[in-house]
Amino acid sequence: MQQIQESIYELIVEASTNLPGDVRRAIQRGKARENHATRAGLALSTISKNIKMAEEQVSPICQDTGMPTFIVHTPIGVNQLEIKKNIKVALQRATKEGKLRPNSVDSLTGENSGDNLGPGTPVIHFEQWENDYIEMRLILKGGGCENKNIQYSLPAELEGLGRAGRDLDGIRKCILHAVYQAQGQGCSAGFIGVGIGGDRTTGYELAKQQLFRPADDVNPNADLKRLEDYIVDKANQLGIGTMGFGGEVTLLGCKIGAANRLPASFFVSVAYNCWAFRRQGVEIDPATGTIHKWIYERGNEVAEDIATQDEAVPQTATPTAEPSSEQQATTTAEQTAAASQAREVVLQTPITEEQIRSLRVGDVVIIKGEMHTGRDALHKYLLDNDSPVDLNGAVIYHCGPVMLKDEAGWHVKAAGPTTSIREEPYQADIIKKFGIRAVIGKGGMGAKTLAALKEHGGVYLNAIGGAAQYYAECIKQVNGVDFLEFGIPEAMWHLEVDGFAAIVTMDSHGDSLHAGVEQASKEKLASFREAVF
Ligand SMILES: O=C(O)C[C@H](O)C(=O)O
Ligand code: SF4
Repeated sequence: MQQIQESIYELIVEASTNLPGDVRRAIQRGKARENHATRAGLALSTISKNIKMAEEQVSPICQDTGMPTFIVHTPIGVNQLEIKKNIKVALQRATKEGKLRPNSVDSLTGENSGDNLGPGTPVIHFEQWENDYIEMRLILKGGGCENKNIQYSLPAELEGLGRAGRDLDGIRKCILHAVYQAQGQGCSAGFIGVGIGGDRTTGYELAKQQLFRPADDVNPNADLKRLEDYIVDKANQLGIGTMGFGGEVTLLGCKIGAANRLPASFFVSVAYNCWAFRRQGVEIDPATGTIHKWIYERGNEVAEDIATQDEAVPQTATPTAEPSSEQQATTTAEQTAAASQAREVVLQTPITEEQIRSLRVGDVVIIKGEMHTGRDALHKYLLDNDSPVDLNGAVIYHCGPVMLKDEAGWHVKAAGPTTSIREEPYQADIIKKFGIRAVIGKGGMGAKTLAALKEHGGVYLNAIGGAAQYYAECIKQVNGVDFLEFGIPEAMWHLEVDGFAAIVTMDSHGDSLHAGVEQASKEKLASFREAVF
């Protein structure tokens, strides 16, 4: 069984580092529809560049390598226990080699197991079948987009859309609402899998199963096909755009399946997947353990068109200037016209209040110097304790990187931003207590943080979610680490960066791009209130 372990390892590495062809094509089609001069267009270009970098460096596309979920079909007589053992060993190896982030955390103690194994991790579903080969599919779905999954119980009253009944039109409303509520936080532009029916558990399972369908397949059920097409069309009119920056491309794919339900229950379950839609599969010969077929087209087979079409580098590009949230309803033409007014500001840490007060929503900031990572565990800790380093004028990066250590010290293998809104309960107090000037993350933050930025003199900078290779390249050195006991993703890493680009989306004058996009998309959502199906 040694060879099967090697094959599983190959599958894991492929899934984490090489985005499949169908996903790349969907991103490419989105990119073609988006205006290149806008922030969303630039974000899509950075995403494309990141996909290529991950493939070339055989490193994680995104630092959050997700909950490894395997769906395995075996011929009768194949030892499933043996396969399970091999999956676990292959996962440990992939984690040790920096292809996966240690992502399995004890829910009560917060302790990270360090090797991606633990109660409930990984997820493995076995099924027997009549075929004479093993089929193994794997999806690596990260936490940020997992948090945006949503389940509706019909009938329901939905914000902006009114009553959703127990029929196709009610289902339509739920799915549109699901895309709206995700905003940019699940690293849009995303893909959704929808499960109609089942119970609470199997409804979500069905939704996730849909994510295994090829991005360009056609639903055999005519009603569901019509609904899928409708959703993709209308979701893209919501104006949420890539990373919630506003724009034409919000949803790259929608797959819907239906199962029977109980008379009393009517669930619509939606699984939201970010653009970093990492799933792959292999067919394995049970006699030799070798891979005889890859189920999804491998990414390098379509590498040419996606990676080299344009050399997107925010450092040198000119994004759209967007001075206030009210202007969010601007048309694409206006956004393009505004692109010429964009500013690019280089900031060396520590940053002064004066420098921060000069920044406006829409400016691109290029950071040079030291930044400190901090996410959930650190924010909670800092609320009641001192910081091990001086944070006056500092930059906090909401990031849980993939790190590897050798004789020379620590190395960053992947380091994109995490969803900032989780820190909303802490951020305002932490900013004021320690004198932090800039917070980098993704998806934006809420009213409390916005008020603290105004009062204290701070900015929120939005980095491109999932672009973990792109940002890792900006990190020149690891200066040190504190709280390694929180686990690698939650530790406080002190990173020396150069050329780290992010966009001001919340400034010290009370403006928030996120609030503007949310408001505009809510108004658009309400225009889809009338029955269609
Ligand atoms: O945990 C992370 O690094 C990121 C997470 O997937 C997120 O989207 O917030
Ligand atoms: S950071 Fe974004 S791209 Fe990465 S797993 Fe989270 S949602 Fe997906």
